[in-house]
Amino acid sequence: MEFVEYADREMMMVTLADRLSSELKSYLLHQDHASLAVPGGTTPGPIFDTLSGAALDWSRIHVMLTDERWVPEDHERSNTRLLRQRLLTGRAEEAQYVPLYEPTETPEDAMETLAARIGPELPLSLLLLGMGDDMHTASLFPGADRLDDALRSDAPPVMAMRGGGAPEPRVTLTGPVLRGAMSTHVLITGPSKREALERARHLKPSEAPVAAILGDATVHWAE
Ligand SMILES: O=C(O)[C@H](O)[C@@H](O)[C@H](O)[C@H](O)COP(=O)(O)O
Repeated sequence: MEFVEYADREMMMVTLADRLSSELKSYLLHQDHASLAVPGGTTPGPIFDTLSGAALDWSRIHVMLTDERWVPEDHERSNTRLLRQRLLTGRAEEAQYVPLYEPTETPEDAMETLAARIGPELPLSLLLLGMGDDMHTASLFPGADRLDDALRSDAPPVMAMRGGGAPEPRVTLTGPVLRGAMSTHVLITGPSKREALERARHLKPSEAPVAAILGDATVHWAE
């Protein structure tokens, strides 16, 4: 794991957005398209604001979420809504969006469709993840109903996930997909997430799911 500490959040957001943008650019020099997976939640908005204006061939970039809350796209807790407002806009409007949501009653009803969509995007070219104080990443929550299955090396690419403190049913990319990304960055802010990260480094993924992906990740932190 590499740990990068920034003087402040604003500096971190701009610097990391630039880094993601140059990784995408290099990737596209040698590949037809790049797959970019990003988290929802409250932290990454400012990165999306900068990244969406990057001078990239967005038509060759496939964008998807690392996890989604099972709520309609216009719901205030929808990660898709956040992406449409802050990332898939400006220059990035040209990107191909790969939705991790279908308007079915339960996520289980859509699993086959979502897996068929995500399969061709693997391995992910670039993965950005968030983390919660409870050491969850994507929607791999400690104590969630299918956590152990989702961490197995033979897990399907996408799984429904419930419990472990998540207020609504979720769908998440699984352990092998996250671990298989060509490049992984984790974005965290504040003292409690830094402490949680330190704790996670000494725990098993079944207790601290973020531990499953830390090995090859670069963690970016600002107070
Ligand atoms: O839908 C989600 O909630 C996310 O994708 C999730 O994995 C997020 O990255 C962490 O919960 C951190 O969330 P915050 O950035 O809001 O602290």
